[in-house]
Amino acid sequence: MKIDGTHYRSIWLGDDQKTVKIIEQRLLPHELKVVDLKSREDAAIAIKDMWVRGAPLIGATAAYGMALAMADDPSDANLEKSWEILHETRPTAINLRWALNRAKAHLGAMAPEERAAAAYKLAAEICDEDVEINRSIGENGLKLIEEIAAKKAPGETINILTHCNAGWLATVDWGTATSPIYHAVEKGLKVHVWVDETRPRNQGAQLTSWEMASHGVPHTLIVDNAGGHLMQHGQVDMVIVGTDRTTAQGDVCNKIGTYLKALAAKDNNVPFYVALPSPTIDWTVNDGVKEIPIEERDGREVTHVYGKLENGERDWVQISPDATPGGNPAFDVTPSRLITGLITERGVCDASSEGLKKLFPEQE
Ligand SMILES: CSC[C@H]1O[C@H](OP(=O)(O)O)[C@H](O)[C@@H]1O
Repeated sequence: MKIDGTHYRSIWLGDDQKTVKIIEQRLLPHELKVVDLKSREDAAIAIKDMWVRGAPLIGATAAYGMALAMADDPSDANLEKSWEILHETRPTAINLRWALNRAKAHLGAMAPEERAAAAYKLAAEICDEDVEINRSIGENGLKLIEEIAAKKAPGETINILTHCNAGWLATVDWGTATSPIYHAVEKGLKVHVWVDETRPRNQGAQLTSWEMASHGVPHTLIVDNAGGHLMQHGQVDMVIVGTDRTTAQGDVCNKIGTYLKALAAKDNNVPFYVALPSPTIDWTVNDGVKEIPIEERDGREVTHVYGKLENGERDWVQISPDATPGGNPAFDVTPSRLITGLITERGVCDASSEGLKKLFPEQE
């Protein structure tokens, strides 16, 4: 996306065609800092410590992590070891395993001396595919926003609520949940976005707000618990969120708090959509509540908040007593029954195995 006239992706290759460049997202919105990943270990740390995050971007970073590893040592043993090291960084987003499996199969089938160049090429392909998938999700989601606009008085604002950051910062470009919003704004529709702050890591407050502000999208930051109230008072026309893993029957795993938003939407007849790129579908899993591993992150992310102090320094500030431990499940699962539709790159479908197989018949 464009920032002050400069076009950015969230991950790209340096001029040396070896170094991987990313935006260090923990510093946003206060600082836009590009950092270099020069090794598999750099890529693993960037994923684990959330310098980069978001299912598609995690997959893309892991693919480049495999390329960095092959440039160092293209042996079969290192291919296997690299898969393990990168796979264990975060357990929930299926794009990580999808990208690593794709790289391992592709590279494993060739001579070691060919692997480094092939790995970089594959990582670039995965990035380019992600951009096109998200562009298509935007075009398909735009139609839903236009349908809502058609039911409102001319010029009336369409209010969309989103949770966490499923923006271009969570992908290589466009975002998933934000792509329909960007397409709608580009088409001149009058959109306003309610941005859930999304405790504890505040991806909404820090990242989605920054994206919306950077692109002139009218938006309001709200606490996570305000969404139900806004829906009760007719101030939300639709909800669009992202996903980290969607099952073959349409259950959606996403940032913690998504399930509660879906319950409120159901109770208030607010359409609840999930922007779903196909690499985020886990066809091997049906019951998301029972089968998707939910990442438990450090409780310190709950007992402390990271922000910019009055003196401009950035640090963690403790908000609870020393003796109070934090519980920090990072995701939850929204059952398909609460979801109005899945916005994929191939179109919009019901959150069901029938709906998904209609769009992805090759999965029959
Ligand atoms: C388009 S994937 C975005 C998805 O990833 C986020 O999780 P995290 O920031 O912990 O990687 C969140 O669940 C978003 O909806």
